[in-house]
Amino acid sequence: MFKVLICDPLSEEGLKPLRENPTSQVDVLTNLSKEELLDKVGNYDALLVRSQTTIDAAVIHAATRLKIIGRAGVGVDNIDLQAATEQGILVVNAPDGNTNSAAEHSIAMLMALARNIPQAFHALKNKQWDRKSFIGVELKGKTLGVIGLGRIGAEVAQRAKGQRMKVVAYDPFLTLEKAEKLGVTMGTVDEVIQVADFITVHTPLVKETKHLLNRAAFEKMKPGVQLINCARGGIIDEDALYDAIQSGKVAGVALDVFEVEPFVDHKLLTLPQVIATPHLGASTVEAQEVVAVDVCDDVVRYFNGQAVKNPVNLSAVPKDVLKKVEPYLQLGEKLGSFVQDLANGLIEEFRVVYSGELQDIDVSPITRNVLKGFLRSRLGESVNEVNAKLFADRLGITVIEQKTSQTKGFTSLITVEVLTKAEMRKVSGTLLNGLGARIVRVDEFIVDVPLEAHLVFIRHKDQPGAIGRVGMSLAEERINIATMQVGRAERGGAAIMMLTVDKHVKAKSVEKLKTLADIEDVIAIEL
Ligand SMILES: NC(=O)c1ccc[n+]([C@@H]2O[C@H](COP(=O)([O-])OP(=O)(O)OC[C@H]3O[C@@H](n4cnc5c(N)ncnc54)[C@H](O)[C@@H]3O)[C@@H](O)[C@H]2O)c1
Ligand SMILES: O=C(O)CC[C@@H](O)C(=O)O
Repeated sequence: MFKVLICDPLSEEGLKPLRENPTSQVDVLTNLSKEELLDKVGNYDALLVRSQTTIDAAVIHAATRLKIIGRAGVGVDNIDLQAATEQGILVVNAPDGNTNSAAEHSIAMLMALARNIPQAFHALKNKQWDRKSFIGVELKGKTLGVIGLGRIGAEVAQRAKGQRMKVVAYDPFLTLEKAEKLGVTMGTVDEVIQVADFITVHTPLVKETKHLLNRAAFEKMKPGVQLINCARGGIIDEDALYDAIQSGKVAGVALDVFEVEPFVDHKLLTLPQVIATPHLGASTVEAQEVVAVDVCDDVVRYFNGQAVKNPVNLSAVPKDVLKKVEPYLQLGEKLGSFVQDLANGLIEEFRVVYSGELQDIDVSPITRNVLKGFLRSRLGESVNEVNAKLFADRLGITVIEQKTSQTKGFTSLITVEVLTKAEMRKVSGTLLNGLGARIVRVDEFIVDVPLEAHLVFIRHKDQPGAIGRVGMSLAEERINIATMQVGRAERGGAAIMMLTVDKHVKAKSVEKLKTLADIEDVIAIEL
């Protein structure tokens, strides 16, 4: 049973995937104060929010059993992603569900702005039949500058072309191919704001976009320019905007989002040139249903052990690729755990080499699992696939993912190599048809060992009696050997034994084995 806390109002229809799931318990507690949230969040495995609730580091630290945060919408700027990732909490969002609604809202704002509709309506409500104060401008033939040509920006651009506007856009991450497909002229941010009669922003709020439209930018704009922000408060510098309106440089502004939300009083709303809505871009029946379904679906998938569709703090992997890598996830984790038990000393480099059928696909989920297995043995259960790479970075471990065509006769092969100051250790594993996961190589020795829970790895001299002495010693400890593999580099030289045993081999038994003649090293491995 997993417990889900829903902190912001979500569409009841959209909650069906969770409500109908027999293993989930859903508590809807909207309007919690920060203190109440801090107090309650520790009881939940999943947390669902829209944009109102701020999930900062304090909330994340209090969320001791939280595994997943679902953001029913696009922007995740109300979630401390760094803190979530560090704590191994997966964050998912619903990036597609409200695109159309937000684009329609942006166009509604553009038209309302051009024709002073809210101001005229307000005057009428105040019993003023005033026609001359509200003369607008046509959109046809005007230039719309779109900053951020992603999902919503692209939809807005298409619709603006329907209004017979010219569209110029700035998006440093857009491929020329996509821009051409959209039939939009691309330019630098300066080129766009210098020629635009209307400017609409559709970027996320990140370091690079914070106050992207600032005092310096306003100076470059055409006199009488009009602006729309249905993306995020803070992309436009509100103080600079206020002054630019007062000076007459900016003729009108439509805002759906603000630097601080919610608010009751805002100095921009004292200006007649400003029209606004209280963050309504995604507020349609349709969008709310889809975003709720999408995040709830991902939460259910997560607790069913399936890959989520919209991860934010993990790279997304297409479904067909995931199907291919899924069988290798556990093998990867066990190989990571195995090599950790082998390797001594400070880790310098961690290399995972893939071959065979894994050579041509995105294997990043497997690498994350290998790292998780490796670091868990060192750092404990708090390491998972979400934060493993972060922990590796912090420890100064260089993680290298490599592909090779050398399959050594296997359909697929994963080799984990760990380079420490003292040595290089490596282990290879594969999935054998019908036989499951096997270790097929340890250092330079070829073996064929099932990935059982309790393993013993022994380095010894290839001398008569060594194997017997090990068997006797373990028998004295009442440890039953299930399988044994031996291998040697050359007759009478270095050799290994790989044992699978029926119970954990304690440190004192390991020490006893080390005292036997011809035994050089003994490592008990728990997978
Ligand atoms: N008002 C609302 O209710 C509402 C609803 C939905 C989305 N949004 C917001 O709208 C924005 C856009 O959402 P989306 O779904 O289109 O996102 P998206 O990720 O599809 O598009 C964002 C685009 O911005 C571009 N971009 C990133 N950094 C940039 C920069 N420095 N300069 C210019 N472009 C840059 C990206 O390349 C991308 O193409 C987000 O901020 C989102 O939170 C608001
Ligand atoms: O929760 C909302 O209604 C706002 C959503 C919107 O800002 C988003 O980024 O998806």
